[in-house]
Amino acid sequence: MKLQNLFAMQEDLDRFIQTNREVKEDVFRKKGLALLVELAELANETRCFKFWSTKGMSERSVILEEYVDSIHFLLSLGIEKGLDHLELWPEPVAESDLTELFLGTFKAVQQFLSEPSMANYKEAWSWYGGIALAMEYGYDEVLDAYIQKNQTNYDRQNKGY
Ligand SMILES: O=c1ccn([C@H]2C[C@H](O)[C@@H](COP(=O)(O)OP(=O)(O)OP(=O)(O)O)O2)c(=O)[nH]1
Repeated sequence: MKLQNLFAMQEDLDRFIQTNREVKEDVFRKKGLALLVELAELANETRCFKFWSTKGMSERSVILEEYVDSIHFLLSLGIEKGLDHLELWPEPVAESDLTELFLGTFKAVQQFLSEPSMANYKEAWSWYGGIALAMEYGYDEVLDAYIQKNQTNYDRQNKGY
């Protein structure tokens, strides 16, 4: 999937939020923590690791919204480090077990945060692609959900969230 439109939308949203909230500091590390928190929320909604429980996954739409919250922060972190020329979503990792996917994604995000290179950035995207594949989310579905949440984020700012 082409990422250029997503980067452009994210850049506009980030600029709007930072102007609106009068952000002056470097928020790379805060966005990094935000991504890890979103990833944990996503894992929690899938309940993939809850071997002690019989309750199933949350609704597909709920999980997809958590997923695109992560995509917002992943894009945003790339923009912060001037890596927004990444054109295509890198190949997803070949792993189908959600628990392994989440553990691998946490590690890849942490590696990117300690060394924000393009190679590490691509690796994080590949792990996120693996999660989408395992969840059977198509790129169009991810794109639509991203656009919808992007608009919600503007609405929230405008409402003084
Ligand atoms: O610089 C920023 C800051 C935030 N966001 C977006 C990403 C995500 O889509 C949303 C934050 O996540 P969420 O909607 O879960 O916000 P929250 O404050 O954690 O929500 P809640 O209080 O409902 O848990 O804001 C950006 O895109 N850029």
